[in-house]
Amino acid sequence: MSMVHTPIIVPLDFDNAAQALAFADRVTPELCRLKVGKELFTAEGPQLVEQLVGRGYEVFLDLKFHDIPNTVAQAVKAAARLGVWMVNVHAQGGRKMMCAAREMLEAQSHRPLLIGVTVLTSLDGHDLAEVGLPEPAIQVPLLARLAQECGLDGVVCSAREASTLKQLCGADFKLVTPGIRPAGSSQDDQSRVMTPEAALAAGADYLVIGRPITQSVDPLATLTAIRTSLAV
Ligand SMILES: O=c1ccn([C@@H]2O[C@H](COP(=O)(O)O)[C@@H](O)[C@H]2O)c(=O)[nH]1
Repeated sequence: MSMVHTPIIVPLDFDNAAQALAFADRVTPELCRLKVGKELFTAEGPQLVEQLVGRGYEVFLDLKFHDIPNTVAQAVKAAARLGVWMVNVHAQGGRKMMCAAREMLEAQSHRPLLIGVTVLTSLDGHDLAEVGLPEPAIQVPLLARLAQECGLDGVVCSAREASTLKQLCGADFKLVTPGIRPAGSSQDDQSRVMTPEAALAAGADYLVIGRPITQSVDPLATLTAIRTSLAV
């Protein structure tokens, strides 16, 4: 496995392996980590994940498992066997589910980072109220603390919550932040957004930056410009 220090994770939100591998061929494991989410995994399955790992990439398998404890534990075990660097579960799955996932990973020879999703970055306070949940300022810290108590390595949150969570959970608890938008780029379907520079300054450990890079005319140039702006 490569020794990667970049904080940038690029989601391969494509519907086929050819496009995903073409992107992986244009960048390198030193420039970014790669994320495989529901669209690509459903289309192409575990083989593609293994191919990306085989090319030296640290892969975040972003399937956000949310099910009963046994099912999630078995799912993270299967993810670990693919050699991924990071895997995630929904923190709303609760204490028993998160602890089962963590215990299962402890028994594996390869142990990916285990991350809990707090509140999706597409949701705002109004969206949460509609499903009977408190605003992000309440719900995100609550779920982050629960994830930490269960022994998870960190959480997915918005960079807007990063400084609060660093104070609450400490420097070692990893903050993975989607909803990153360079100044001037479209917000798309994201609600709780921040620029890459502000996100790092707020304490985010990893910046998930998708469409601003993958949909740009020159993805490599855009990725390079973002890295330069961050001095990473
Ligand atoms: O709260 C979350 C959790 C995961 N995501 C994922 O991150 C990327 C963001 O892509 P952009 O194109 O930069 O919006 C995408 O794969 C989501 O599934 C998230 O956005 N928010």
